[in-house]
Amino acid sequence: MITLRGLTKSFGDKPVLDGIDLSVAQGESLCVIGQSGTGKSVLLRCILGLAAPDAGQVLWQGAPLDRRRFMAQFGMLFQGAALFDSLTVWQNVAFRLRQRMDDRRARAIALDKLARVGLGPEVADLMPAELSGGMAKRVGLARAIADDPAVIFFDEPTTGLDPIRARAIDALIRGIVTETGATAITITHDMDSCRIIGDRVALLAQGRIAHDGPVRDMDRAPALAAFLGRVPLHGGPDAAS
Ligand SMILES: Nc1ncnc2c1ncn2[C@@H]1O[C@H](COP(=O)(O)OP(=O)(O)OP(=O)(O)O)[C@@H](O)[C@H]1O
Repeated sequence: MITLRGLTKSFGDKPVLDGIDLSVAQGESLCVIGQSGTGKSVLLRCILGLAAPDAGQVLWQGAPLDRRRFMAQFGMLFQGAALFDSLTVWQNVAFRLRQRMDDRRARAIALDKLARVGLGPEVADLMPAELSGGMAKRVGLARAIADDPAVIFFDEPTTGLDPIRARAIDALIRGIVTETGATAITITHDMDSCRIIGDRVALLAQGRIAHDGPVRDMDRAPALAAFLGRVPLHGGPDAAS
């Protein structure tokens, strides 16, 4: 379980996170949505320990998150996949594995994870520059799950993909999260993605969690309707129409 308590972060005099309380249960899949610039990446960086909050805490299984211990237990799919250009596909997937096992074993695990994301052994020795955007995302996903992580972060997993490839990545993520029982936190703008990947959706707006509820109820949530531009966020003449 990951719990955020009163997470607060400003840059200069600009508040970005204003007391975020949020928790994600073991095995739960949470999508965090919000308009551009609302602080989703800052929130993710605070959870990962890459940015220090001004106040508040990140708890992992009830205790303050120890970043060094946590590093070994989480996987991450970066926006744009962020593969290492000078490594082959299998070396990218096996990046962490190679630090603690020989290449023969690491490659075998990488091939297994590549198969899980729908890529055959013929891609293993390609370089990232030879991959399409969708293939690169799949390789990034294989790398995220290479170490069988307890928690997986997905940062804008469908950005830059056409709708067909985006839904394929969503389905893969949902399948992987369900079958591994991993806890998942996804940052996204894509509501269709939320419907497939998420159990729960949280909306970040003006530094706070403006909505937090099950994905199955998201079409009935006023704050989410406002996010989608169906009604103004703070009411107004059009709010009831
Ligand atoms: N290192 C930093 N220094 C100063 N301001 C920052 C820094 N990092 C983020 N910000 C500011 O914090 C705000 C939130 O940024 P963030 O990148 O978290 O938004 P976001 O919701 O992830 O946006 P997007 O959906 O476009 O990626 C922005 O106004 C940004 O300019």
